[in-house]
Amino acid sequence: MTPEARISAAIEVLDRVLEGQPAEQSLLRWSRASRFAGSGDRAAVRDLVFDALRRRNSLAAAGGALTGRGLMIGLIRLDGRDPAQVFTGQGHAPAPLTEAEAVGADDTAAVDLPHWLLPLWRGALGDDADLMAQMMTERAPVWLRVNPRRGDRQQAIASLAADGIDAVADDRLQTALKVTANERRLSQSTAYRDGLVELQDLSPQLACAALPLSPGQRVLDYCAGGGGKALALASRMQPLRMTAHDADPARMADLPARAKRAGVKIEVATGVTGAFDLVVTDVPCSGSGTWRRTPDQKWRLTRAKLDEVIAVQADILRKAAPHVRPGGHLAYMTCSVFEEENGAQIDRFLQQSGFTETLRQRWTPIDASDGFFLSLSRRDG
Ligand SMILES: C[S@@+](CC[C@H](N)C(=O)[O-])C[C@H]1O[C@@H](n2cnc3c(N)ncnc32)[C@H](O)[C@@H]1O
Repeated sequence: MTPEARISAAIEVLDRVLEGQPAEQSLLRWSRASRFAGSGDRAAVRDLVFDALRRRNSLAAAGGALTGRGLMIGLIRLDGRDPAQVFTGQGHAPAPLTEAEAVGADDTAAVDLPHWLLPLWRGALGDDADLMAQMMTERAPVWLRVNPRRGDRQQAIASLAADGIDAVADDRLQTALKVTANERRLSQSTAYRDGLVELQDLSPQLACAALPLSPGQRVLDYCAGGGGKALALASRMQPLRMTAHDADPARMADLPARAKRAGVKIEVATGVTGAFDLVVTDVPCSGSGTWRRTPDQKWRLTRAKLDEVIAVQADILRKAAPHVRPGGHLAYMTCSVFEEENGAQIDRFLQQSGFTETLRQRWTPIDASDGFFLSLSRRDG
């Protein structure tokens, strides 16, 4: 596909997203109907769509309309190029610009967040709100977690390099590597296939590294999902009696294979009984800290959905807390930056429970990578 044809495809996908279809679904529909598109084309169209969704408001302002065409015109214009050179109507290029599109608008005040969210965003981030909103319009870096069960980070860097993937160590954490080139080759790489590295953002890695662990302890990952946190903890400390649980057990379907690849033991449980030294609740949330990776989520969130997820978080805390043994710890995690899901949620829990908070930390792209929150508390007795 020519670069112009890729723009036409992105316009088609974006129009469906703007009608309410989730971005992944819309991309899948396009790629199924476009057998001629190779993997490079699909990756390029995906990048265009996600870039546009990260900066939806400012691109629509620069392109003169909140439509697929408007977003692509805005993207090209804000890149310093002339959209008339791309919108030629030749071959598979999009139709030439209308008079209004050719003039465009320039609204440098547009913020790439839904209007209703601005007070929440500003309340949560204070002086960092504008910088964070800007950072959330950029692509997120890819981070890897080195699995000490399979090797150290020098071995991981060398193995990745042999597969043409560049990664650099990070001072903040022994296990963290930032990928600097050829991230798309990761899933085929030897280091990944042999369990030497796992995909995990720096911020949740820092949160997992902050949890208290001793050999032989019983740990429950109450909202295990695909097992990112369970795997990080089991890889950090062996032996560990790690149990994974999720309200939707189907979400843990890949966990046994991932644990095998990582060389760790994780028991997948459908129900939870007994008491644990550490209970981790990596709860469902707005995902506001990860909107660089899932930009359509920020436009799909509503006040009602946020209230719903906040109620689920409170319910999970209430159900998970009794599984902490006296003197044991409860870790509450979200990938959100909003106070209502983080500090305010945990404050309400602490008021009604026999737990004392020992650590509270939030990471953002300013000091780490994705927005992520951790509260750790100890059961008093
Ligand atoms: C943020 S995701 C977990 C991600 C996972 N820990 C990881 O690192 O890959 C939240 C998970 O909570 C689960 N969940 C939702 N409601 C729950 C409940 N009431 N009890 C337990 N798990 C729940 C969801 O099915 C989802 O898999």
